[in-house]
Amino acid sequence: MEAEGEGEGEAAAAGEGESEGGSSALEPALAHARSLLVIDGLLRAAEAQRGSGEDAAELIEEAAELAEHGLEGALAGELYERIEELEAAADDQGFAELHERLAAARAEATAADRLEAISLGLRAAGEHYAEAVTDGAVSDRTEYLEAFGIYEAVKAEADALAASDEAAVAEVGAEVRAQIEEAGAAFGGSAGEDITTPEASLLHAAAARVELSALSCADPMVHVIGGVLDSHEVAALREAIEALEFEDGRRTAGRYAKGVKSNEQAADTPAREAIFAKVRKALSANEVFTSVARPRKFARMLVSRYGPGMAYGTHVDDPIMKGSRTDMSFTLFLSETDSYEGGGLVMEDAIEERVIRLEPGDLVLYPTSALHRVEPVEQGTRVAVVGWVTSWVRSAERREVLHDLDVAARASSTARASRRPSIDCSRPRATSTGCGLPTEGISAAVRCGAAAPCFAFGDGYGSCRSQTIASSAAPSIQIPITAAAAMALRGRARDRAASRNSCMSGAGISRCASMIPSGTISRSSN
Ligand SMILES: O=C(O)CCC(=O)C(=O)O
Ligand SMILES: [Fe+2]
Repeated sequence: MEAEGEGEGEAAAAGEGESEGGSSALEPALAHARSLLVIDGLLRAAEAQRGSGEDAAELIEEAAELAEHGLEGALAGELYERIEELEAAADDQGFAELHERLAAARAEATAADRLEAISLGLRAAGEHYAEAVTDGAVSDRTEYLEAFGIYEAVKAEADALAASDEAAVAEVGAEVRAQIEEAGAAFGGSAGEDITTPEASLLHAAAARVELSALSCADPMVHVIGGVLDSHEVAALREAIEALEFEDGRRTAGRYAKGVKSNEQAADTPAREAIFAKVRKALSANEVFTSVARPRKFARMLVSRYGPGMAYGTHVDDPIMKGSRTDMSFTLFLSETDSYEGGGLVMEDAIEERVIRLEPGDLVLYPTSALHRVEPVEQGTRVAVVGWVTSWVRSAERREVLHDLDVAARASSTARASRRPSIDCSRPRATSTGCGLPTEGISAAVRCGAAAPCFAFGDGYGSCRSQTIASSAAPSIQIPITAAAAMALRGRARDRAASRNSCMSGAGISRCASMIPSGTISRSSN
């Protein structure tokens, strides 16, 4: 990072404890949403089996087990019992009631999770299908019914999204429904007669298309980072802030933002600068923050305070502040969440709003171009440090991929650590990539672990298959990322970029348009 007089080193590192980017465990909310779909699918399969006069006990038992182990909260027990009862019941009424219950539970998830769960459901259907069909014909009827049942559940869920009251959700739902319909050629009747195209790939292709729809315009990449400051640091900052002088926040707001901004900000004093220095230091030492933001410098920071009735309406932050480009914005929450009401930071995107209200010491980091607002504070006082980062890496997509690589590399380097020489890299060192990339973008991304080997990532990593850290003090080390992993991540970045572009120019334009609530946007210069 550029010198800020704070002694921040160059150390930056992988995001410990973060699961995004990895393919392993799903977020609990998403795993729950997927289980709801698969349970519904298994029940539909059981229903079809029973409908043809066969015993469906095995499929019902499978659904009950998934309810017990794959769902969160009280729903797990409730559904387990209700599904077990189905086994004994002779009529089909219980199935209909359960479909309804499952649909209601699914509707509680966010639209983004519902779309992602549909994609995962299609993948699960594809896997069953591959087991079920050999040489173009059904060879395992139970597997076939499972694929068919999950496919039907996924269709019902897409129908539900398409019928949403929210126009943007309904639009994506209809698009997804059409994509799912195309995979219908994989199915015939319940015994698999009349299949037009016996290909599991139809289901996987639909899954991929749904995933892309879910990504379109719908993901300002928001990172929540817990525990940036511990409770003692928070207490010290709060005390220091109490002694500051505050003035009308509109003072620093640009022409348009003045109209929607209502808060107070600490006046520029040495005491405020001392607070910023502490925040800079903590953020520069935070591995997740540096991996996500690749900070080159802090363009601006503010201490903001919202009392009752104060708010900040929908806006995007200024792309340039004090002469520096702003790539990422952050809010470091400092007030106890039960000490004020309202005051959530709301991130807006095409299909939903996320309200972010964090514990003191936690931070949210988001692209400066994202639409956001601060809800009115109804009671109490909300105090936060907000700031803007100029990143070494200008492109949000590339930053995201680099962070993914950090996460992947961390996992892989931990696994390989025992097979590699351990190197003392406790001091920042000169780096180069050995593949013609500028060192500037790299130096901020050097990571040194105690047991793990050093490695570096560059903004232009796409042009080389592996990278090398060369330094006079240590031997060269290959970056522990396989070409295949890098290709996959690159593909993901391309998909993201492509879906954004098509969204801006093509079919999804109305969805993009719906991102922009008419008449309420302002450009803020803070
Ligand atoms: O206080 C926050 O969480 C964000 C404030 C904000 O949007 C701004 O100052 O531009
Ligand atoms: Fe803002």
